[in-house]
Amino acid sequence: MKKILVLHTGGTIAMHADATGDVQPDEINPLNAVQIELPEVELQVENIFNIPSEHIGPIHMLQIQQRILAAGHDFDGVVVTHGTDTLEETSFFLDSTLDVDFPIVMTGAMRSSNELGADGLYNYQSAIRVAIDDQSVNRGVMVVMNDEIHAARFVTKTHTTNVATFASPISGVMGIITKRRIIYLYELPAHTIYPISMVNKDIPVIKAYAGMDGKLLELLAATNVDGIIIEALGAGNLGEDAARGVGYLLSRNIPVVIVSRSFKGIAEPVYDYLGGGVQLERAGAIFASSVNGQKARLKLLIGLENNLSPQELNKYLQEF
Ligand SMILES: NC(=O)C[C@H](N)C(=O)O
Repeated sequence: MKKILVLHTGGTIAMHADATGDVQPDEINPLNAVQIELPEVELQVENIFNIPSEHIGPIHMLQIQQRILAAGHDFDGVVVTHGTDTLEETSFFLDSTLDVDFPIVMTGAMRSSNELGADGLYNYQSAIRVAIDDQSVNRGVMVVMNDEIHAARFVTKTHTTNVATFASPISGVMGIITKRRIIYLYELPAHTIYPISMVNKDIPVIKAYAGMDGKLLELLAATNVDGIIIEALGAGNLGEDAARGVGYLLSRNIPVVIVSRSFKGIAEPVYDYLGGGVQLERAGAIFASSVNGQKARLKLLIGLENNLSPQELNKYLQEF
């Protein structure tokens, strides 16, 4: 018999649609009213929050992380239910800050509990199946939705409403769930995990665009931000004016992290002209290899909260 800690945090999986079809939170999580038909598992269920995931921020992520840490090895695994809009961020935060071997599996739903074709209960059961599977140890935090297992490190929400919304554009799906089996397709590369006990840093994410004005970046410098993530163009390039804005931020010792606004691929310095990645890096910008903007923001936050030196930050953000 395996013991699983379930932490419900809210999201569509815990909501219902009213007579007009509008979706809203329920007082009582509908998942608590159902019996999961898995004989070999004992669940300890806690409703840690009941909020939409747009209301989740790093402070909530830290609370979830601390609850899991406090649980220690009292459990064989943890399942976290969560809204899908920021699920990738909470899963990434937990994956980057929890050094544990037991499985931590996150799931959610795209359709609320009483909608036709509701996927919440099914995903919940799949997440528990993954959490109790012996093959799931030492795999970091996983996201289970729609019969697929994704690594928190690579997963992202790709569709506004489709139940097949989660995908891992760089790595592909890490595992699949069939009626009878859990099948893993690859092992993850090792990565650095930093502990965290504070989440006070202010790090906005800015998306680059054709004709971007560097003034926006200069204005941000005046607001005492702790760092800035730029979703740059292509492999990590900016227009001339935006590049001057980056220079201004760096001259004020504000870390600038470059990711790509492209959906697939890795940001790395390729072009040597004003605004090109080579010159941005030479000026001191950091290239984050495998993460999108929202995850780079959490990675920089974790690095800064751990007082990493500029060299250490660079190494950490470039780690795959
Ligand atoms: N499907 C969902 O869970 C979306 C919802 N707005 C949330 O993230 O809380």
